[in-house]
This record gives sequence, C-alpha cells and structure tokens, in this order.
Amino acid sequence: MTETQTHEVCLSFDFALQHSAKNKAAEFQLKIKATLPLQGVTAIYGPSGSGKTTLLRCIAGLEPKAKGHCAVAEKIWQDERYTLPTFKRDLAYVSQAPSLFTHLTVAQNLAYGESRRTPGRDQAFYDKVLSTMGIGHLLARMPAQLSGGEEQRVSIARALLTRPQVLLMDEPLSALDQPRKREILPYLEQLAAQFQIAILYVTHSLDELVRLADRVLVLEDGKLIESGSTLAIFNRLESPLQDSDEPSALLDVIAVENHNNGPLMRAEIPGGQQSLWIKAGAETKGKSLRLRVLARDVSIALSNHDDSSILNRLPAIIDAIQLNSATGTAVVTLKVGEQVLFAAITQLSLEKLQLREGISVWAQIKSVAIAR
Ligand SMILES: Nc1ncnc2c1ncn2[C@@H]1O[C@H](COP(=O)(O)OP(=O)(O)OP(=O)(O)O)[C@@H](O)[C@H]1O
Repeated sequence: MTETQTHEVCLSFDFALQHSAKNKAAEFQLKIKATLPLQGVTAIYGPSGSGKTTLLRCIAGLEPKAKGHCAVAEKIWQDERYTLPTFKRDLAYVSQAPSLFTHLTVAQNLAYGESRRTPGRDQAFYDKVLSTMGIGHLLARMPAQLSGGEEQRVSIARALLTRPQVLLMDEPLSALDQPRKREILPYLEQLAAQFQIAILYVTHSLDELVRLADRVLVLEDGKLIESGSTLAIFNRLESPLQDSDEPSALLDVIAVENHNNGPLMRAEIPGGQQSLWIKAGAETKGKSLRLRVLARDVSIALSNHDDSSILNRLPAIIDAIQLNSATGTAVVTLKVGEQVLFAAITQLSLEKLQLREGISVWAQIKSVAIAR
C-alpha cells in the first residue's frame, strides 16, 4: 500500500498533552501516536488514570491544550497551525451515561440526531439504524420509560444517525448491571458488522474487549505500551491483557452446523481442516465467533485417543513451556495451525510425557468448557 492510500482510509493521530497539577508529581503527560483503519472496533484499554478518556477528548477536539496532528481519511482535523472545531468533525461521542433529552420522545431524540447532519430523512439508513439497535418498538416512549440498556441503545442510535466516520465510545456499558451488559453486547457486535465506521471503544472490561475488539491500544501512564490485533496481543502469556492466575487463549472460529439441531455446534478453525464442538445456539450458524479457552480446560496427549469423552482433539506443536517449579505446574503454549492455545498441566505430567518444544502432540479441550 502506498503512503497516499494509507492516508486515505485511516484515522491517524500523534498527540502530546500535559495536564498540570498543583503537585508537580501529579502532573499527567499524554504522548500517543497511532494509525487505525476507518472500520472495525479498536479497544482503548488500560488502568484508571492511564489517559483513555483524555485520548478520546483529544481526537474529538475537546482538549484545547493538545498539540500534534490528527487526520481522518484525507481530511486534517488538527495540525501545528490549525484545529477543526469539534462540531465540524465527522464524529459522534457516546459517554458512560445515556444523554437523551428527557422532555422528548425516543423518535424526537432520534430526529434531533438526524437533523445535525442531513436536511431530509434517508429512510433506508434510518431503518437500518433502528433494526441494528433493536429500538423500533420504543419510538413513542419517553426516556423515563426506558430501561438503562434501552436508553443506551437509543443514545447509540442517535449518535449513528449523525453519520459519523468515527464513533467514540467511552465505557458505554459501565453504568449498566451485568444482565443489561450481556443484553446489549450483541447489538454492539451488530453495529460493528453493519456500519463501515471506526469505533474507538474505551473499556476496563476484558469481556467487552474480547467480544468486540478487532484491535487494541493498551495505555499506561499516558503512553501506548501495546497496539495490534486483539488475538496477537492477547495470546501471549506476558500480555497485559492476560490474567496471570488464569491464563487463556482466544480462538477465532466459524460456526458451521448444529449437532442434531441441538445446542452443540461444530465450529471450524479458519485456514485448516480442524473443527471443534462448542456450546452455541443455532442463531450463530455461519457467523465468526471468538472463543476464550482457559489453559486449565486444555490437556495434552501424545496420541489421538478416540475412546475418551473429550470430543475436541486438535493436532498441535509445542511452541514454549513455562515451568513454575514452586507450584509444580507448567503452562504449555501450543500452535494449532496459525492459532494458539495454552495448556496448564502439572510438572509431573510434563516429565512423564517428556514434553519439549517442537514436538507434535494432541490438544484436548472439553466441549462443555468452551462457551462464548
Ligand atoms: N482537566 C484536567 N486537568 C488536570 N488533570 C486532568 C484533567 N483531566 C484528566 N486529568 C488527569 O489526567 C489523567 C488521565 O485521566 P483520564 O480520565 O484520561 O484517564 P482514564 O484512563 O480515562 O481513567 P478512568 O479509567 O479512571 O476513566 C488522570 O491522572 C487525571 O487525573
């Protein structure tokens, strides 16, 4: 790809900002540079105070002290001499708490979003937004008559109706309880699949990150410490996204068919002949799914046993072994085609099977352990 082509389809930024504080030691400095495609979800992840919201505010043009450069496709939003005002940027901002006008109905709130961009209604686009966010039946309601999850779905729909190129979402689910979060996640997945826009999604939640993000920017103390595809960053034992007490690997698969129309689904691992049995509903057929497989649910065998209850047996190569002599356990990194699995085993098994890097083995995963 040439320089010009890269520039045309990207959101790129290079910001420097200093927040001063009375106490010099409490001063915060942000220095972040990245280039992202203008589609898919990029999670912005990092501990509290690492600068996630400040970065979104810089992109939105809401931090007057931010110096640097920001461009979307061929349009410059900021450079050394010039700053495009926020209202002229093709972006929408969804914050933690829904911000609907309480005296207007859902339909009137949506019409307000639309009127910010286009004079008339593009009915096909309007219908697509409503069906993607599942809010068609709520149009006549007042915000006070909506659940927290519904209110946030309407807020997101209103943001989409402004036709942004960049959708900035700052922990949009953090005000919701766990069941409401679970309810809204499929809508967010649909949103990413249906609209060709860049979504920058600030989150503390690994569940949301794993489920939604194509790529991740990991921030620490105002700096970018990791960036890349979610799988590439996650699938390393030393990754900042890993739980060191409970390592796990992400596996991208395609749901193929249900067994006897039941809840067990065969899912193919792309790029190879391998497939897995997983627990998934019929509604996922044909879709790409991202699975999180815990190391403790993976065991290793030297041959392919078909006389066991374990349905999932995948040929694999041992890539690395991390031994913890103090606990008498090891985490084995396995390559399954292009993808990665971790297996937590005892030091005794490691020695008994004489496992070492480079040898071929079978990775065994219980189907009941694999859930989305
Ligand atoms: N207007 C401001 N003036 C001075 N300091 C600020 C200002 N806004 C943010 N900060 C400081 O900048 C740092 C980064 O804040 P920011 O809100 O971007 O972090 P965050 O990663 O989004 O945190 P959280 O996950 O808790 O929301 C913090 O130390 C915060 O106190």
